[in-house]
Amino acid sequence: MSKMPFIQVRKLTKTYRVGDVDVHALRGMDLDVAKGEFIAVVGSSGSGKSTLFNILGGLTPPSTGSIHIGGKDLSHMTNAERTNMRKNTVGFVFQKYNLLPTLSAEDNIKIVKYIGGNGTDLDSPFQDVLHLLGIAERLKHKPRALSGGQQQRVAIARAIVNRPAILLADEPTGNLDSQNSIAVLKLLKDLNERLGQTILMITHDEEAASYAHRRVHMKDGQLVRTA
Ligand SMILES: Nc1ncnc2c1ncn2[C@@H]1O[C@H](COP(=O)(O)OP(=O)(O)OP(=O)(O)O)[C@@H](O)[C@H]1O
Repeated sequence: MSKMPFIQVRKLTKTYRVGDVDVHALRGMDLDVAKGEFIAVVGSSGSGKSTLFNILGGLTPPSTGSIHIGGKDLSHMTNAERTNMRKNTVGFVFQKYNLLPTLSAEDNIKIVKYIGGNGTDLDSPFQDVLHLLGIAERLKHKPRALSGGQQQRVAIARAIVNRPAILLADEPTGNLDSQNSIAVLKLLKDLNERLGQTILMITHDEEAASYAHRRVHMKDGQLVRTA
C-alpha cells in the first residue's frame, strides 16, 4: 500500500515573469499534510504563501515540481481535471469574504452548488453544518445585514458546501476584531475535529496559528521549519 501522505508537495517552484524580470515565488517547496490535519502556514509578506495555495487549489499551474493530492498528480492533470478538482476537492476562504452583495446568505452558499452542478438544495446533513456555523437563523439576510464574523461564516459554509477534502483559508481572520476572530477560529477547529476537514490556513497572527495542529514556516519560497 502507498505510504504517500494525503497532500505531498515536492521541489515545487513557481516563477512569474514580470516584464524582463523573473520573480521566484516558490524555490523548491516540500510539504507533507496528513488527511484531517489543521496546518497554519506562516511567513513574512512575499514568502510565497498565497502562491502555494493558488497552486494547491488548481488556480495557477506550478513551474516545476510535483503535487499529489489523494495520490493524484496535479501536474499531470488536464485543464478539465484541474477545473474539476478546483470545484470538488478544494474550498477557498479569503480575508475579504467575497460574498455577492445582492444575494442572501443562503443563495451565496447555494450558488456554488449551481455552478458545481451538484443540485441546488442544501441537504439535511448540510443544515446541521449550518447550525454548527451559527448562521442557520441568518440565511435570508443579505451580506450587508451581517457582521464581519457572520459574513466569514457564510463564506466558510460556501467553501465547504460541496464537501471538499481540503479547505484553504487565506488570512480568514485578517478583517475581523478579536471576538469574531476567535469565533471563526473555533469554528475551523470544530470543522476539523467533528467533520475531519483537512485545513490549511495562512495567518500572520500567532494566536490564530495556535488553533492549528502544526505550523509551517515559509521563507523566500521554501519551507524553513515545521513545528
Ligand atoms: N501574479 C503574480 N505575478 C507576478 N508576481 C507575483 C504574482 N503573484 C505573486 N507574485 C510575487 O511572488 C512573490 C510571492 O508572493 P505571494 O503572494 O505568494 O506571497 P505571500 O507570502 O502570500 O505574501 P503576503 O503575505 O503579502 O500575501 C512576491 O514577490 C510577489 O510579488
